Amino acid sequence: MAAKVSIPEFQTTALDAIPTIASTARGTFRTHKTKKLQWRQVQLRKLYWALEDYKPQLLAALKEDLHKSDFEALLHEIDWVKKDCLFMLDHLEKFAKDEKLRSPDVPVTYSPMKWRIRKEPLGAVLIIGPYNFPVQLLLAPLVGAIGAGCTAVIKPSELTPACAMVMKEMIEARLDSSAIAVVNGGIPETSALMNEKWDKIFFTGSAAVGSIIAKKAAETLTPVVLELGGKNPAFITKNANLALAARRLMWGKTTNAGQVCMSQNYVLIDKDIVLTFIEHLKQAYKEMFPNGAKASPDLGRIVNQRHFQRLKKMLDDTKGKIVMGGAMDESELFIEPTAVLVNSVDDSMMQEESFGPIFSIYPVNSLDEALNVANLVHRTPLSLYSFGSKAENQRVLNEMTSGGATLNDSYFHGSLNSVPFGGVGDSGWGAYRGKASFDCFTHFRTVCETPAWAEPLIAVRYMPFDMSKLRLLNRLTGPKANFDRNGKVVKGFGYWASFILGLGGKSAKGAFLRWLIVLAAHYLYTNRAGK
Ligand SMILES: NC(=O)C1=CN([C@@H]2O[C@H](COP(=O)(O)OP(=O)(O)OC[C@H]3O[C@@H](n4cnc5c(N)ncnc54)[C@H](O)[C@@H]3O)[C@@H](O)[C@H]2O)C=CC1
Ligand SMILES: CC1=C(/C=C/C(C)=C/C=C/C(C)=C/C=C/C=C(C)/C=C/C=C(C)/C=C/C=C(\C)C(=O)O)C(C)(C)CCC1
Repeated sequence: MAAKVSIPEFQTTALDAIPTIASTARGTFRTHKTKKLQWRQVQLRKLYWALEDYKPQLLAALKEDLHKSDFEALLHEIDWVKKDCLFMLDHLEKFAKDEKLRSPDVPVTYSPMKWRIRKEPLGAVLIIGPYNFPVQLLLAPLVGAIGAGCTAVIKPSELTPACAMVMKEMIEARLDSSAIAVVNGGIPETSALMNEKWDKIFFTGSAAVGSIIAKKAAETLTPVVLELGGKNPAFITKNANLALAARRLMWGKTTNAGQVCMSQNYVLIDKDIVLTFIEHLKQAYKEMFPNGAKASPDLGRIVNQRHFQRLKKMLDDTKGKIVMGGAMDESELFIEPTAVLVNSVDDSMMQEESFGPIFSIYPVNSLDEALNVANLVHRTPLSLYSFGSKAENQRVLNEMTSGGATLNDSYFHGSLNSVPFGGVGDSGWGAYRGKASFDCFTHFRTVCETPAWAEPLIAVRYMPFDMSKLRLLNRLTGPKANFDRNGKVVKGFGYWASFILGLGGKSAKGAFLRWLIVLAAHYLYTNRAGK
């Protein structure tokens, strides 16, 4: 139960304050203090405890903005980001350490030059968040930015004003305000932020706004990460466990009232099993909402009137048949989990991203047809789901791409904070979470150091050139092709020599172990023979 707390009224950041906020972030980065591992660790620890201490305010804000249950607010938002902080803290030293480059990346002849990759923070970064997981999707990238040693300005969604205000208060009270700032507002404030120079922009939101951000960023060649939406398909074949598929897909469309960018937009199902699947869906509905969805304390609400109307229009425009749910109450922004049986790819329920508790069911004659339809609707969705035999699931993975995928479930691949998450093509650029969050805000700078004593060895590069020295250099450092002009691998002397010396394998470690076994066997045999 959320405790009674007071949440400040939403206030946008003054437009004329934004250039100063941005230049403070840039200036602080130039002091180099955020590069220190200790600064990063302290900020992450402070963020962890801030989330714990502001839990009552955050729970109340999530309830106010999205009617989010405490269960979801903890699992998907507050505890999620706390876990992110712990993960980053646990691995930070390892992530931030220089990576030594050795053979096979660096030929042995180049090894005296101490090749390494230095992990450098990109600089001052801008993070723009969406409304659906207002805490997680704004602060999880921030964990990556802090871990990498960047300064950051974060811009929560104005559609979740209570969360935006609580996060602003929390971050200003607890984190280093010379390095991390919160700007509140909508389009004017985001545009003002976009007029500033950043070292990276991390955007989560719709493809339409993502495209505006990418265009603006391109003017200053600023790199961007885009975490966008998609029209995600679920495939169900005759070999699926239909009861399980129905239950799990209901999970995908009921969490956060379906306002999950990964949740399925439509289900492509073998026509012979459609009616049975619908019965299982209804059964799953009954189990999840024994008193009806509206009475459930667990089901969230649509964020605002505009999104409510958008979803209503999708349902009003469909030529399909509602086979589960369909009820709405505008005064409460309530939409019942709803499934619509459709028969055309052009149907509104197939063409628009639902991003709500509604989805369509499209019967197909075969998996071939399902794959054709899915590739037609959206070739590069954020996620896809496949419920079929092992071979069918493999085929779906093989013949259709997506940002991430789960076999036999809805978005379980997105429920772990330690593995990379991101879209592909027009569902997103770049990835984060786990180590990817650190990498996302890091420049991997290759460094080498050429010692003075090596000068006679590397002087070959200076003019006047000598072709005989180039040939010698190539013999010493150049790799040799092990294939002919038809692309066929040629097993020459080198291959057979290493095969024999390696006792049938290629890796030095494996060869060492095999030699050890042979020598041990030989030793035991000769000792026994000598007895
Ligand atoms: N891939 C992912 O991780 C996620 C993607 N999404 C996608 O986000 C969308 C829903 O989130 P929304 O908050 O409605 O997205 P949105 O794109 O409307 O807004 C996202 C952010 O952009 C800002 N913004 C809006 N219009 C702008 C403009 N013209 N110029 C500059 N900034 C602007 C907003 O203030 C907000 O902070 C869905 O399409 C969903 O699929 C949502 C969550 C996660
Ligand atoms: C503990 C033991 C076992 C294993 C138990 C297991 C595996 C429990 C699993 C629990 C489940 C089902 C957890 C579900 C978690 C779901 C989460 C965290 C969902 C997160 C969703 C997010 C973050 C959504 C993000 C949305 C975004 C980005 C968007 O808008 O798209 C055994 C194995 C049973 C053995 C005994 C011990």
